[in-house]
Amino acid sequence: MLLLLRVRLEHAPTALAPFECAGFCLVGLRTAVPTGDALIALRWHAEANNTDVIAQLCEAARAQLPAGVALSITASQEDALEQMRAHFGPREVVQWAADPADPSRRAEPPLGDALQHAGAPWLEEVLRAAPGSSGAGAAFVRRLRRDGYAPLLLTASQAALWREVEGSAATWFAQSTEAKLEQAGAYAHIDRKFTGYRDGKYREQLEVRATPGAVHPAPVDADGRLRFSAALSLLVRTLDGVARGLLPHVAAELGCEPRFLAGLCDAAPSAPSDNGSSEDRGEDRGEDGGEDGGEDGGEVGGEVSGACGCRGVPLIEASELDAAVTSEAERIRGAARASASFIDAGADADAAEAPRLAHSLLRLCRYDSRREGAYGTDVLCEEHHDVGALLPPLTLGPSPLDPREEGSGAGLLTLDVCASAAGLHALRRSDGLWVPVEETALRADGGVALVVMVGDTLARLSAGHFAPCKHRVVAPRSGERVGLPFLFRGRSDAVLDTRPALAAAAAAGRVAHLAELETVTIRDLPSFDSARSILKGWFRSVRKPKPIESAM
Ligand SMILES: O=C(O)CCC(=O)C(=O)O
Ligand SMILES: [Fe+2]
Repeated sequence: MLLLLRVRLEHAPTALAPFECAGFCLVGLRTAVPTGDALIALRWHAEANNTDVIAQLCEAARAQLPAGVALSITASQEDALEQMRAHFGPREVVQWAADPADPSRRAEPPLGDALQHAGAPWLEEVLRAAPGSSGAGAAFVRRLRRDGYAPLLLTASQAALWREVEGSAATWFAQSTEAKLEQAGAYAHIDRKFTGYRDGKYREQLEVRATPGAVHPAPVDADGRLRFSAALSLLVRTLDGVARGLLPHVAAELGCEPRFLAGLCDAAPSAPSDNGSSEDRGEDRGEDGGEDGGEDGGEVGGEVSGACGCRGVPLIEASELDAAVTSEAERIRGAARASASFIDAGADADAAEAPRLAHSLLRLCRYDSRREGAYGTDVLCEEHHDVGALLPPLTLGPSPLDPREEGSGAGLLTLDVCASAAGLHALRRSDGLWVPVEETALRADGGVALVVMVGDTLARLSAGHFAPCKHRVVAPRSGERVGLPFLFRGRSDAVLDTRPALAAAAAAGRVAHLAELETVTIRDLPSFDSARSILKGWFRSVRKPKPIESAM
């Protein structure tokens, strides 16, 4: 049976909790603009409309809601179906399948639980933990495997850098289109990677990548300063360091050496606190040189480095942020000039040297509540899992391609801090439910959740031990939302030779959850897969010849 609840959006988790505990599945969630109400569609395994149970659950929900908050519920199946048709596009029917008898559904706090990220470990704890031990790192990685995503907590002070970029991005996006294009360049391939600004069908986005010295593009503030660029550079470097700090835990879960995954990545860009140039850090390593990647930076395999005793870069506290941004702005001034002259050169790529860009990227996304989403819904970023932006050699100029349609899967991990306005949904692997993963209210423990999602490359490399996290973004209730997903990727030319890791695991009597790969590169992964499936189909057809009649 189907049931629709209507309640103010901020009270939706509270209203949902008793229903979810009773085994109702969320099938749709829509913000009924402009009233600010949420319309929640629930499905229950009972065919008949069990009015007594529903009345009891309503009572339980109302008892939890603050006084005066209205909760309305459809009276009949006909009423529910009518409302469903009137308010939900096909895309918002998010879940029909979960089996209420499946005991795994009870393992996690249900969606209606206001503390959906309860029990999430602190990021610093995870970065400090020894890979493969039973502590916070292992708990994080188990959850990442079980659900396809896992939250980690930053303190509010550590999250100040994200909030700074979120605020500056909102100001930056508010400029005219011409100004944005002038500052960031039109979305195009540079150094064979996508970067720049574009106003897409449903959202605006600015993609930024680390360069050896700074970040590209490096926008200049309205008053001519580089505060936004400096904050972007700090954030990209911090996120890169965090992702590298998580890799040894993932590697331990896969049953391979802590440095195995780091060896598939770019050399780490210089850390925010680091005055050394990344030119000295093996940036030019070729494919083979990458196998021992991370050797030269602070982001070393399983070893602990950095001021906070964490793997990866230290997290910048709010009190240090101003000074860090100022010194980063100094550091990137020269590089920003080079980047600006490159953008100015426009299509004449030879007129200025293309900056060397990292494979990983920070995608700043602006979602406007007034925009209509896919198929007339409020879905402004359709469901997808994060893949790569790795393309054959291409020329400069605006690309007609959507990044999600690009060639190869190259996403190892995506790191997305909860935005100030909610919108991100992830499909939870353990029960197949779409979960609105963003917590925007202040947590009781003062933490801010950083959601880590599994990307395509990790899923393929691990032969499905980790599943790629499907996610999407719906329109904010009002105003705008700035999302800051960081897509941490391997090098497109990294060879995924898993034989040594598989052999070492076998010799040690361990299981390594790795696909059997030998010469395939990250760039080649999808073609490798499709070639394999073509071959499989061919073998099948050879083994089972069709009867003569049907072949005719
Ligand atoms: O806006 C967000 O937080 C996430 C967007 C996203 O998933 C993407 O651009 O790949
Ligand atoms: Fe994504």
